[in-house]
Amino acid sequence: MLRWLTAGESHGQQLTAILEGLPAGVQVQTTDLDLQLARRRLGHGRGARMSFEQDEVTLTGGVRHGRTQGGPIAVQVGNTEWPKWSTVMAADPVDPEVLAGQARNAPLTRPRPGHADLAGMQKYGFDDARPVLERASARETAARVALGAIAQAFLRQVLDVDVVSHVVAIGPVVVPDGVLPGPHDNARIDEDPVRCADPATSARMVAEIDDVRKNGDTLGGVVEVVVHGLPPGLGSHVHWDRRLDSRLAGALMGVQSVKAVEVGDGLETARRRGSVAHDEIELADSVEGKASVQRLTDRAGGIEGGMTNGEALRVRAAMKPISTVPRALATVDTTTLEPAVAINQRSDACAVPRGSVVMEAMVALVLADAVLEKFGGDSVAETRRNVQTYLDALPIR
Ligand SMILES: Cc1cc2nc3c(=O)[nH]c(=O)nc-3n(C[C@H](O)[C@H](O)[C@H](O)COP(=O)(O)O)c2cc1C
Ligand SMILES: C=C(O[C@@H]1CC(C(=O)O)=C[C@@H](OP(=O)(O)O)[C@H]1O)C(=O)O
Repeated sequence: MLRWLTAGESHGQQLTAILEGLPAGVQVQTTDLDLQLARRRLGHGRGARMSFEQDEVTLTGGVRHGRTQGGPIAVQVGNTEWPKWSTVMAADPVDPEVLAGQARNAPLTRPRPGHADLAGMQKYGFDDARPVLERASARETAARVALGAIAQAFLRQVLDVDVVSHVVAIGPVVVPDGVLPGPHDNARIDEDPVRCADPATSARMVAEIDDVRKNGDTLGGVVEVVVHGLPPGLGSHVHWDRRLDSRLAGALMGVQSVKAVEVGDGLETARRRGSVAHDEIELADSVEGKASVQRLTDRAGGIEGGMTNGEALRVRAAMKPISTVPRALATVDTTTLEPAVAINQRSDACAVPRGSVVMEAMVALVLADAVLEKFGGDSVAETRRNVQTYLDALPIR
């Protein structure tokens, strides 16, 4: 079983992440994490902070000379914003007079509709939204992406699978049906300003973002994660919490701003008749002397009965528009109890392109967990052997 945890605030000293349960021998180094974190900072519509902040990554446990050792893996992602916040976000008590002189410490009492501010203040008994927004902030996703990079290395090394993502909708602009990235397509898609695999749609998405920016507004959208090369049989039909679709949905829904998750054709499938909703099965060319089957379509997104079926895995996550809307929304000042306009600091106008990198990380972590559950192993070599034994024993490939 793979477990992961993150800690740290948006303007705190650093984010901390721990990944426990990965076998020994996974080849991974700091540059692998740097690469994924750099991808998370890109995309048309990103806020100012993304252009000047660097993610300072350090592997502080569980990895030696570029290989995991079998123990918990610890990662630090330093916030380069920290020097500006070291008093306001200090862990230890600060002289009230010093704090009073810090403009950044002024209580935030105009909660943003759509952000965690008001519900968090009520729940935790704060009269200032600062402690809520510091942890609700999607800054935390940097820690998950760092762990996702390690999970991706594991998946590549045991199964040669590659986790790819692309943006399929920004606001009302949607890619045409049938746009599907192939294995190893991330490098190409990263070149696109909105991580869209279809250039004509991408240009319209960029224009849509420019338009909302001009009008002091924000946008959401939909991303799709595609995984090629998974064997059949990850996850299980036998219990709700063993279903891979349930685990993927929980993980994606756990990303800030995600309001819906679809597996395969998802909602569209619900509108179809059964005769055109499923993926018919046919015999294919034999593989290594064994009978082999393939599906004519992949409407199910590679999951049937909560298990991978050997086709490409496809899951989508819908992100709501950013709630820090420059054309600020109506709220109530929690101190004066007067009508007010919501807090409106710098913010992303559209975080969907960089959100797609976060979704890849979540999918990779869930899949790495499912691979370990099915195949086990205390070293990569052992997991690989177990995978091969399983594949060799399958009566139909
Ligand atoms: C990658 C990413 C970047 C985000 N950037 C911002 C942002 O700059 N401003 C903002 O108000 N919300 C941003 N959000 C969304 C908020 O974090 C989120 O709406 C908030 O935590 C409340 O959670 P909820 O939307 O799931 O209800 C971002 C989300 C993601 C995934
Ligand atoms: C810092 C990140 O994203 C932040 C997520 C975020 C939010 O409310 O979720 C609000 C913004 O923070 P700030 O107000 O400090 O600019 C984003 O920049 C990041 O992704 O690394």
